[in-house]
Amino acid sequence: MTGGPVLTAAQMRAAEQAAFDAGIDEYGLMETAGAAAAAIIWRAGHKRDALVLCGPGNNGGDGYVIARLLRDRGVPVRVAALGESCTVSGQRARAAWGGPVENVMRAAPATQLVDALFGTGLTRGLDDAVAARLCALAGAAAISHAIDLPSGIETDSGAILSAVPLFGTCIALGAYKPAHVLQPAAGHMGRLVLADIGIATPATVHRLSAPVLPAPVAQAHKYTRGLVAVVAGDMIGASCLSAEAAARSGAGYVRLLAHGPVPRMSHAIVQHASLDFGRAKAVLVGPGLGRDHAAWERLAAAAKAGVPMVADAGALWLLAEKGWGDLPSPAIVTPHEGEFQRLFGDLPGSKIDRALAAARRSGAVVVYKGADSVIAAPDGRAAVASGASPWLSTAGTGDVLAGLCAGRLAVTGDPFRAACEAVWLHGEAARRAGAAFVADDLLESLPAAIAARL
Ligand SMILES: NC(=O)C1=CN([C@@H]2O[C@H](COP(=O)(O)OP(=O)(O)OC[C@H]3O[C@@H](n4cnc5c(N)ncnc54)[C@H](O)[C@@H]3O)[C@@H](O)[C@H]2O)[C@@H](O)CC1
Ligand SMILES: Nc1ncnc2c1ncn2[C@@H]1O[C@H](COP(=O)(O)OP(=O)(O)O)[C@@H](O)[C@H]1O
Ligand SMILES: [K+]
Repeated sequence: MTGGPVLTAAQMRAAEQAAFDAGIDEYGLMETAGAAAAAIIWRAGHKRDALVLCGPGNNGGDGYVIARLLRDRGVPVRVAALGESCTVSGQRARAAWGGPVENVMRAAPATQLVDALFGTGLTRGLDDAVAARLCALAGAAAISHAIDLPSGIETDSGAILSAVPLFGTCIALGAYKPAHVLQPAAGHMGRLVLADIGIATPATVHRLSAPVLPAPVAQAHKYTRGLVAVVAGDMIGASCLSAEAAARSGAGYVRLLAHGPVPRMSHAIVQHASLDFGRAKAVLVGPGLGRDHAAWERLAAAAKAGVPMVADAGALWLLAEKGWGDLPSPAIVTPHEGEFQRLFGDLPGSKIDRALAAARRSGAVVVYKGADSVIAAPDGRAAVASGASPWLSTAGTGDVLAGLCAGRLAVTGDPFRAACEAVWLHGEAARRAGAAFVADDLLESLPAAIAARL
């Protein structure tokens, strides 16, 4: 279930170097990258006039190649540069363009704008005047393309170092970079396209892709499909949302462990007053749990049951308060930003780095939620879900996600796979639910979201 690879700037340079060491010609790679990008730009804009902004490095080199190839297809192209080219390949690409080169600060706008100022080599923000000019030219264009990355974005963190416009399309070269999938950078790219440049890009971090889900086998029964125990607390609504999501996740049986009878819940969910974990393949603890001593006792009892666990919400608060103790293995924890900070403190690096460090430290699969959710495993694998509906930012959607994690964990037994499937199904249910939904509405979309991936 891996989407495209996500490589840091250093990992991308290493992949390029390995290709060069294997005999790939350096300038040839720039020609390949430029050709791949030019083909994408051509499909979007055809012969509409274009302005290509070229920087001093290899990103600018790609720009000169793109300009030449668009010109060859009959596009009226102008090039504007930010100084001289300072790499050998960039100089060669500029010479091959051979046409006039205007000054970025004075170039007139065009219908299509191509930003090849800076890519993975950016070390600081653009000068204010240059950044403002880039924004003005992009704003004046009907179609805008960023080559590899919008200029002004930090590759590895996704931070915005100087004013960056919203690009219609960003063409990632060879592999995605963290900035393509992490906020705030990812919000500056309307569409993200991965261009194959013909080199190997080994990666342990990927973009989250749509899962392939197995249907139940012919001889399946409710226990073989997985029993989920949901430990309820005082805020029963949250526990119900989780239980309802687990019941629509593909699991065979959901048992809600609540103090008293819960009205208005699916009759398929079996209610137990005692903490009965018998035959459970996964236990969910946290949504609606509370933070008092009774909550701690219920969490401790669930942890002791030796069943694969999903810990969310109240359970995360208690774990941060009282220490990790003996969290069962496997386990999934699903913190949002605030819970992550409380659990793991101020870790260095990008959101991907932080999620991976947290997974290593806790021994659990970490679903670090938000507009860019990162799913990280203790063994170093990570998947990043970008582009989920911002309508998910409504109360209770986290409870639904936690229920999905528990349900998929009961089905698969594999915490990383389960968490990836859950995050994808959650995002897909939100897409299907449309706008202004409440968390309960996601439940209705789940069977169709699953059916689409069988
Ligand atoms: N090695 C290659 O031949 C390939 C490189 N590729 C392209 O090359 C890019 C990386 O190229 P480079 O490493 O040359 O880096 P960039 O072209 O991104 O940046 C060029 C140089 O600009 C300087 N710089 C950084 N920030 C600046 C700022 N704010 N203002 C002024 N100058 C600044 C730095 O010295 C940096 O090395 C990738 O993003 C990709 O577009 C691709 O064409 C694939 C092949
Ligand atoms: N702006 C956003 N864009 C996409 N997804 C979001 C956004 N904000 C929150 N989400 C998702 O919505 C869910 C919210 O979970 P959480 O913060 O635990 O809420 P709650 O506790 O109210 O259920 C998470 O899955 C998170 O990734
Ligand atoms: K760029």
